[in-house]
Amino acid sequence: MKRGLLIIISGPSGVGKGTVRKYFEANKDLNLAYSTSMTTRKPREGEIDGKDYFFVTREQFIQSIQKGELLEYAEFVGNYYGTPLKEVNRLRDEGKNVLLEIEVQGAKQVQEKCPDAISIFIIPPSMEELENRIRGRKSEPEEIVQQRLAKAEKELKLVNQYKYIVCNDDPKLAADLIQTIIYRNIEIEENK
Ligand SMILES: Nc1nc2c(ncn2[C@@H]2O[C@H](COP(=O)(O)OP(=O)(O)O)[C@@H](O)[C@H]2O)c(=O)[nH]1
Ligand SMILES: Nc1ncnc2c1ncn2[C@@H]1O[C@H](COP(=O)(O)OP(=O)(O)O)[C@@H](O)[C@H]1O
Repeated sequence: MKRGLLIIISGPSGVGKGTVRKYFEANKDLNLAYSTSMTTRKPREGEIDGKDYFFVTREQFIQSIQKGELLEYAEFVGNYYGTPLKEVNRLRDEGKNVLLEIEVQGAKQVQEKCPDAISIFIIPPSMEELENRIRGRKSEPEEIVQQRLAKAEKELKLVNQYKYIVCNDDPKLAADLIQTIIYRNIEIEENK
């Protein structure tokens, strides 16, 4: 069996990564598996441990780093986020195309370790719209919103690090574009 693809989806906080993913992740033809990350961030209302994230303490996270259990990790606005390596390998070995939804520093580490990874960056139609979306979600206090917006300005300068850039104006259109990118890469891999 062919090993599954590794697909990185990045983009600033609030751009709509999770929203867009919901439109395509159930598409069986894409044979996707979402990699659940580990984080020290506190759960938001409705988030489920083990599904949205593995919520851990700083000590537990640092232990995972030291034991070499993470494919990549980064600190983002005061919290650690990282990708458990074992699960990614297990899923890819099963032939699943594994989806990582990670920020730019982590994406860079994955690109260095796995040059075949397919990298997609989602951009907002404008900074005003990004601000509206982060605020509209009402998931963070004002101070954190400000920090995430400042971070977004820096992250948006790194679009050249990615192979594909998708604007999330209409979420269904953005999802269709991402599906097309994945389909084409599956086809390329099959013909290798
Ligand atoms: N490097 C890295 N970044 C991650 C990981 N999981 C999530 N992130 C990113 O961390 C940032 C903050 O995530 P979160 O607090 O859930 O906010 P949200 O993405 O705006 O909903 C986002 O850019 C995520 O894509 C991970 O495992 N590694
Ligand atoms: N294309 C879009 N147009 C308008 N609002 C959107 C769009 N995509 C996402 N949103 C909204 O923006 C907010 C942030 O989206 P979310 O998926 O949580 O972003 P991310 O996962 O990138 O942090 C949510 O309230 C979501 O409903």
